[in-house]
Amino acid sequence: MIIEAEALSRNFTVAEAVGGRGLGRLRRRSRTVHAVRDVSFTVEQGEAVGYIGANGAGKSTTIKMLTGILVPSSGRVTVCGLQPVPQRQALARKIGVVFGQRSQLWWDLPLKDSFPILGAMHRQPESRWRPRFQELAEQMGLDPFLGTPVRQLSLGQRMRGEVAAALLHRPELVILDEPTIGLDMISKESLRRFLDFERRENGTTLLLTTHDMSDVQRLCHRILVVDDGAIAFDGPLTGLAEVAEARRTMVVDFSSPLPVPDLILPQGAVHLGAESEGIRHRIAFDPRRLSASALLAAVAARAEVADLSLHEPDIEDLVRQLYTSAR
Ligand SMILES: Nc1ncnc2c1ncn2[C@@H]1O[C@H](COP(=O)(O)OP(=O)(O)OP(=O)(O)O)[C@@H](O)[C@H]1O
Repeated sequence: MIIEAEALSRNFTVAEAVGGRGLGRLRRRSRTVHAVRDVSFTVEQGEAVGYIGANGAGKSTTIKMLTGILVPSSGRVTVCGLQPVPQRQALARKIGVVFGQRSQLWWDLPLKDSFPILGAMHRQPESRWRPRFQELAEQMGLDPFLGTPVRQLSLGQRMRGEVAAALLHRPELVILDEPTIGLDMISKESLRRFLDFERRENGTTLLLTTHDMSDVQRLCHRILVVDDGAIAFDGPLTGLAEVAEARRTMVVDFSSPLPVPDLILPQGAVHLGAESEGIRHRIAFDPRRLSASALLAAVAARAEVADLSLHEPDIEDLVRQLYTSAR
């Protein structure tokens, strides 16, 4: 077993100002935030698990406890057979961590110069880390920018570097916090392809938090949904993809207002609403029954289209819908 969490909880005590009447009457009182409550789950070697929940649901707090940065208030956790807090250094040699918002690379150095430092930090001889670095550089296409200082890399290039850095020591488990945030579609896809390859090829276990539906569909076989600190759903992805597919939205802006009754939609499309006095229309459609181009052709036949955009459903909405209907 790679992760075993049992009744894991973490509280924070926060100070709040309590408004009193008159000058100098401001009092402070403390309040307890139950960031993670009684969370139990296990993850087996080679699994790819999506850890999903709204902002503030407790994902980062859980990750910090798994990686030994935060001490649990109660409960037990082992990661790769180790206790994260007391055995944090030993654990660092078995896991890799990628935070979409933070960097573990040396900002002012050319990208390639971070790797010997990381190799030394993991106490690996060059004969061990160098071939792995070359393999990762090739698989992730790092060569064109290995000589560029990290601060000058594009976000997509830097994230490829971050993932290579996290995988240099061949960790058993990689924890990724929003790995594709802010990336363009092509960079997202190449990162997903690489992570999936790494899991299949080396049996590396993946645990990732994300707000991106496509990350989950592309990479994960199982999702853990956290809601207000507690696990609300733990299960396979079955059903989620179908719900997601059925809920794609096309937003169409016409050159001049179009009354709703004039917009005759083909089968598989549902009118969700009109805004700006009939200029903007929101239409839900199921791409398995009706292609985006067929829908656009039908809509454009009614009036001149000035602009359009396609939207994927919000992952939290989907998941909430899925687990409330499962209850
Ligand atoms: N150091 C801290 N002190 C006080 N409260 C905290 C602290 N860290 C987190 N919290 C609170 O715990 C709750 C869970 O926060 P956490 O960062 O784990 O959520 P999250 O699911 O990772 O959210 P996001 O998706 O926004 O990153 C929130 O209410 C947050 O305000």
